[in-house]
Amino acid sequence: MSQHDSKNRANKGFRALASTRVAWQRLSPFFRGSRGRIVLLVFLAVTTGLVEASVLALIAAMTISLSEGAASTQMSFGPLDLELPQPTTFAVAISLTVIRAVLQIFLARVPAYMSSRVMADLRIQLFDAFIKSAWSVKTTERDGAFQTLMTQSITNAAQSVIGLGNGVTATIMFAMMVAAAFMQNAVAAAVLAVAALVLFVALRPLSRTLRRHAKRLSTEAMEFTESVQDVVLVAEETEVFGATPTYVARFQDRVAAVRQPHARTRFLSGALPALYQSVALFMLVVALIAVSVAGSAQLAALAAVILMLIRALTYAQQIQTAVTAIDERVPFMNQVVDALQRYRDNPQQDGSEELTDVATLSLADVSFAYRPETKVLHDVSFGVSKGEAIGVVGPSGAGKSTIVQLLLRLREPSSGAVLVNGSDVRGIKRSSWQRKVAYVPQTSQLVWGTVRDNIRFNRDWLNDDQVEQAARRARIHDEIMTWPNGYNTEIGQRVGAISGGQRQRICLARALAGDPQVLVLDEPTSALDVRSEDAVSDSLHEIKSEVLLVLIAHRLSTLSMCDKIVVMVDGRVSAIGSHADLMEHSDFFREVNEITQRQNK
Ligand SMILES: Nc1ncnc2c1ncn2[C@@H]1O[C@H](COP(=O)(O)OP(=O)(O)OP(=O)(O)O)[C@@H](O)[C@H]1O
Repeated sequence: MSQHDSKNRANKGFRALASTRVAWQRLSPFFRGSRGRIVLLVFLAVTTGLVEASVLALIAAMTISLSEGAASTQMSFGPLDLELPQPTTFAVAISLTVIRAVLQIFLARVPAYMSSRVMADLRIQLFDAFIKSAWSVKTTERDGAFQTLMTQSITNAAQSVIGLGNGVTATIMFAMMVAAAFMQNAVAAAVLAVAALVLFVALRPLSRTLRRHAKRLSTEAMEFTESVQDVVLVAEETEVFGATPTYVARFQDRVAAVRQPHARTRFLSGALPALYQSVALFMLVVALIAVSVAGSAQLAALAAVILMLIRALTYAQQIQTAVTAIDERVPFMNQVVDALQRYRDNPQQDGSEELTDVATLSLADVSFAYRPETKVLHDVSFGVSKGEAIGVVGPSGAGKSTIVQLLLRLREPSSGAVLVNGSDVRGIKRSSWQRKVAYVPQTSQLVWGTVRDNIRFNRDWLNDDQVEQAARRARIHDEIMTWPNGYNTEIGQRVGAISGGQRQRICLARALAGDPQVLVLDEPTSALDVRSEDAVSDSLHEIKSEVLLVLIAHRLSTLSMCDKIVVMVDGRVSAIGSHADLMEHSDFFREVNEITQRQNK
């Protein structure tokens, strides 16, 4: 062998080792904490195999002795030669079958528990990884994709664990049966073992085809779930504009796209084990021919060997079924692993300092780009102190919401920094910052649950008094008390009983409930009638001295309480000052003011 050859072989070996490691790294999320169960499974399978082989040998020997009218059963099992009286033989056979039944129950139980643990574990891992991933990753996740991962993909992945458990059991049982048959008749067992292996390899291309169709199915199923999600999301618009033929046709295309890979996957996963079974019977006949060619065999041994080989073939078929079940689900497992990797590769950045009080908050020469080539903020600088309110105005697309995302630490500046008490906010512990900051978005999201749940929003440390106090400050308490169950009234995203204005005030109460020191409001009064707007403005005036307020506004009325206003144009600070200053220096501000005056006339 040349040096080059041996080097090549070493490389190949190394690559195989590396790829096994990669494969295991991909699979390990599915089996974390299941090692003990896998060992138990192997132990149970070996024991069951031994018991089953003994029962089969016993049945064969009993059949022969009964047909000969003998008072005892003679049997040889490898080096072991036994002669037992008939009643003892029956008792032993019955005991062994009972033991086998009990072992089989445990054998079925272990993969089921392993799979349910994997399912729960994966769901927790995926949820945790998603929650801890950067905002930029969360926002790029398509609607419905996370739901599909959590339900369909993880269920399939967990099913594949059952497939794996069954595969391991069947492989061990197959090996035990062949080994037992080997002791009885080496020729027949050898022929069968080799033939089963050859057949298994011969069917691999079909298995690979199955995996290809399964991959397409997993992708199409994901797209389908997303489009189903859309049907509900845009139900109102569809009702109003009418379901156009294009919309209906597109949905039908999605349904059709799932149908074909679904049919092919189901067909192949049914056909493969069935095909295996038919060819296996053929192989059994071949094994017997081999026995007859090899010479005479003892009758009892031959009967036992036939029974063992039939059982071995059943296990071989179960291996094929398990491999098919895993092949079919590999694409779903990959979806889960890819998502886990995507979330974990992009974690939220965190600082280490605790924050006690927020005295000042500022942006210092902040630039930001969503995509490397297009900056949307250019050297933005402004600041605000405790007890002050600052307004941010500007035309659509000027960068106001981007500023909010930077203040909330959802995104990080490309250059410059957001400073808290003069220090970079990135140095502060995220949880510490979150306790100090509250936010009311432009479109308020309610969650399924009671009014109280919506205001508390999973912050268990807030008691009922704090929830109620916040509702009072958001000027929604009196209305809540008129609802059928007060704070226990069930509300959710689609409950019609809640008006847009009420929803906005519930979200304001949610923001106020944690006693924030920084309050960021994105057009907080957009859905309110003039009376509610007045009431909320009064409330904000009340708390202004205790907090640091940042108000994003399209309407100048919202800005009446602001000490200074930043005018943003094209991602730059175009002017900054009081209302009076801006009337003098900012064209945009004057223009908006004139329009507002005209509208109010
Ligand atoms: N996720 C994103 N990916 C890429 N570009 C974005 C993203 N979000 C916003 N932009 C772009 O950044 C710029 C600033 O958007 P931003 O939402 O901050 O403006 P805005 O002043 O809040 O607008 P509006 O008043 O209409 O809400 C816009 O050109 C917008 O197209």
